[in-house]
Amino acid sequence: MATAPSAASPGQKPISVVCVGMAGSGKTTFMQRINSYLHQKREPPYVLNLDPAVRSTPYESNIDIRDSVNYKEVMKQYNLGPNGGIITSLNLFATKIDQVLGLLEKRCLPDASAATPTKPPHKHILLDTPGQIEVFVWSASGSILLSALASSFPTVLAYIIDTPRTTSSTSTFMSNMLYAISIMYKTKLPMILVFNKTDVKDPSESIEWMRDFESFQAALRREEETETEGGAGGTGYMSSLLNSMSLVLEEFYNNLSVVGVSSMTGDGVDDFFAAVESKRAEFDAEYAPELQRRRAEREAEKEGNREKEVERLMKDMGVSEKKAKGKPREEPETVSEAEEMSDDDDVGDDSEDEANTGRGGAESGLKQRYQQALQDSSSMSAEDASFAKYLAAARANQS
Ligand SMILES: Nc1nc2c(ncn2[C@@H]2O[C@H](COP(=O)(O)OP(=O)(O)OP(=O)(O)O)[C@@H](O)[C@H]2O)c(=O)[nH]1
Repeated sequence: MATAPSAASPGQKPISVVCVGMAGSGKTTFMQRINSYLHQKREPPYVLNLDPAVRSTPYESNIDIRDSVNYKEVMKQYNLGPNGGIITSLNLFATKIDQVLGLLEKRCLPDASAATPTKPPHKHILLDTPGQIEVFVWSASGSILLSALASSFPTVLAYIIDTPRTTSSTSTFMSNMLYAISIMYKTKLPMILVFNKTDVKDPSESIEWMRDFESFQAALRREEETETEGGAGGTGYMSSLLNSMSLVLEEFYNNLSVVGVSSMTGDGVDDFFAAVESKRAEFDAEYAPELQRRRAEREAEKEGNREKEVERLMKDMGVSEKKAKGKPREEPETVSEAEEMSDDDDVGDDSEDEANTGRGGAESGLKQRYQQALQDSSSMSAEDASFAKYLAAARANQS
């Protein structure tokens, strides 16, 4: 028997639940149900609506994409159709991701300045997404929003399935599973399959198809028989493809949590939150270290590039200096040229004395001057600061 969401432990981050699913699967109704469920438990969630095209939502959002982007105006201004309008609205919203994350962290994370660890003000962050699932999942802005969210909070996907439509045939069931698999591998986030509308159709047959491929193959055979009798089942290559897929997908099914829910009656919502908690543990154990590894890799790459750039800069300076020194001395043709050349020689000698002669000396002198200039500058930018850090590290390595 599943348990209701437990009280948040001090210092624990809230978990974000992103609802995705095909148009009409019941995402918005599901959002409304889980939102009111959490309110009843006195654990009000922080709610975000990322669907710019929705007319009205049956729940109140803390952050709503429609407050910052006018979907209709975007369509008109850029001469776009409905999907282009949604993508562009998401792109515009993604440009504000820093502010959104800042707000989320401020509102949802435990108070870091408190002497003793405090409970987070919200235990859940709920996100509703556009019905055009591909627009959200396969767009650059969708990826930016999801990965930014997952870098700050444990994040799980709730893939909402329209049970009455999915369980009617093996091919519809399989295409829905393939959709779910592609989203899971694209986002690399833990996923819960939510068989919605259980008040209309019991999902146990579909769940059985996932747990036992033989029952799926038996259903396939039954469909083949009805096809030969004039039914709508699959035959030929389609049938053998579905057969093979059921074997291949076993591994994928094993990684999923599956729950049946009725957003209308509220049945199964307890099970859903129990699954969310188990996915939180999975996120912490598997996804968070992977994210950390990817972030460290990116940082190391950036650091490598920065060092290479500075090295190149130093080399260029050294080379140009060498070139200038190695240039064959030309004979003056006029008196004024001779005067100029002797002046140049004087300057060169002075600067060489100053820099303590030799290429290494010139380089360290240059670094010292950079450093001095950076120290003198009262308003040092982040880039300056990182260059100063580089110089300090370079000096430490030299000594
Ligand atoms: N019987 C029943 N109907 C449901 C349930 N959940 C949603 N519906 C109905 O399914 C239809 C679609 O629900 P929505 O919540 O608008 O679906 P959506 O996925 O948000 O739709 P888009 O915004 O178009 O993507 C509505 O008529 C809902 O009343 C459920 O659990 N049981």
